[in-house]
Amino acid sequence: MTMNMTLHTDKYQINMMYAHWVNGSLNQRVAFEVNFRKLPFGNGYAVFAGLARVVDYIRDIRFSDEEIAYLREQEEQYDEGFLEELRAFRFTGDLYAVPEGTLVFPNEPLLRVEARIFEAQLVETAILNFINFQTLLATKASRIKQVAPDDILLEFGTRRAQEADAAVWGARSAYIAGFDATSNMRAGMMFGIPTKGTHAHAWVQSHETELESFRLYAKALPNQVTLLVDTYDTLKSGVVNAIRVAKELEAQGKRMDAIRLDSGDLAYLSKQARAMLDKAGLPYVKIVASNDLDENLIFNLKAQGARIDSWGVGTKLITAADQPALGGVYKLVAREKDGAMIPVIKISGNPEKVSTPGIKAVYRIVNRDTGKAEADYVALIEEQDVKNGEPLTLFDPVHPYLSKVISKYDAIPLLKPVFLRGELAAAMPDLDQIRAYHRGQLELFWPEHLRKLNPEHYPVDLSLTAWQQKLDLIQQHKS
Ligand SMILES: Nc1ncnc2c1ncn2[C@@H]1O[C@H](COP(=O)(O)OP(=O)(O)OP(=O)(O)O)[C@@H](O)[C@H]1O
Ligand SMILES: O=P(O)(O)OC[C@H]1O[C@H](OP(=O)(O)OP(=O)(O)O)[C@H](O)[C@@H]1O
Ligand SMILES: O=C(O)c1cccnc1
Repeated sequence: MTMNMTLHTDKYQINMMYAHWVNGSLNQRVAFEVNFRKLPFGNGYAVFAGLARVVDYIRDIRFSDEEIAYLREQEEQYDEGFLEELRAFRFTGDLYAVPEGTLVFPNEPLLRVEARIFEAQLVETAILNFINFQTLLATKASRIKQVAPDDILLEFGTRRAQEADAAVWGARSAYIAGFDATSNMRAGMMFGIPTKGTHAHAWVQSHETELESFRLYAKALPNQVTLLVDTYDTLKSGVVNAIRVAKELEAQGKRMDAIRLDSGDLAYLSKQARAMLDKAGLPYVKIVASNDLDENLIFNLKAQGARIDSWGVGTKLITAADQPALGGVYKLVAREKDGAMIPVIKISGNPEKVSTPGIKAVYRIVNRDTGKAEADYVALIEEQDVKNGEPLTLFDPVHPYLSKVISKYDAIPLLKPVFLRGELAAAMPDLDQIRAYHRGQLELFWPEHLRKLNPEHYPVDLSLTAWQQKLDLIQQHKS
């Protein structure tokens, strides 16, 4: 099977490309923007991720013989001249995006494609596919990180993930948001994420006794021993045997890493196990827990005084179980007419779904006195006042009567060039730089916006000019 991602798109994109080719409009320049309207999980922010995959995908787009043959066979209406045009297809446009790891909010542009409509249309589906999933996963992981900021977080989800891509890119998203390691070796190899692993129940079950299994495991991997203690009876057998093996390791000058609890009352068992380990003179042996964990359970277990140092999180993280999709959209905001880019709008009966026309920039407005982000400010790219640091009127486009003026601020532009004229504009950051940048992002915000439960709404404001242009276009379409 081919690994070429070029046809990872909806048929309607190819149909529109074809119709543009037939009508001679394929070279019309357009601008599309990506945004989402609603934060997932009731969280106060989302963590942007998926850009690295977008970059690989865009760079590698090629209609090779196989793709062309498939299109020819699938749709007899596609003319040979169109298929020839596709052979020469390369992404030659501009792409701007916020860096991975950025905290992002509803109704602000996260990514913009400015290109020939022939190109900009093709890439919609894959871009949304990558960004929606990875941003969702990074946001879910960030919620888990919030409740256990000082503990070791392990991503264990592959066996329950929605297939292989979700497993590895989900692992990467979790790492961006603060997870420490993944169990998936391919994700480790692809992205350089640290990998960690304990052992399964099968290891214990495949031996005559639990003690024998623990001894043999420790013998094979003496420098990274974490023993799963719940196969038969956690406190009466598993922890007792683990302590014996830890002592045997000590006699060889080695230290056992941890035990893992995977069933039962994790609060109670961890406290009992901690006491037993401490009493045996093994305060350094850590406790790992797993079993259908998520941020609420972890929060609850901590509130119960659980003595757990490390959390293995699988199903609920990798499937974003409480909200399995993010609704990011890709909307046309401007098109070329008579040599100039003009704004376009999409009207909807639902006022929140009316698109904001025009090519926009988004600035994070940081208060100079506090060093904290005050609001995100969406303005047309040509607007100068924000770039010059002039006083800004911040108002909520949904409640325009609520406004304030801010004058001592730094405006950080969030959208950075990724491709310019089809060429990569700058080297992409590596994963550890992204992770560090993400940590810095969290520092920029008041804790009220970051808290997991009922967070304070963070304002995303529209410039007066962009707002007025939107009203004008709505008016124009009404008449
Ligand atoms: N102290 C606790 N407070 C709240 N929830 C807990 C506590 N301890 C464990 N849990 C969670 O409760 C759920 C109970 O899991 P489950 O019904 O599968 O029981 P189990 O002990 O895992 O049994 P099994 O032997 O079948 O694995 C799991 O999601 C687990 O993480
Ligand atoms: O519960 P999750 O958050 O999804 O985390 C992953 C789970 O996968 C493993 O169980 P599994 O029963 O598949 O294998 P095992 O025999 O090794 O326990 C592991 O023991 C965890 O319980
Ligand atoms: O290493 C582990 O303990 C592990 C890995 C994947 C799934 N469950 C557990």
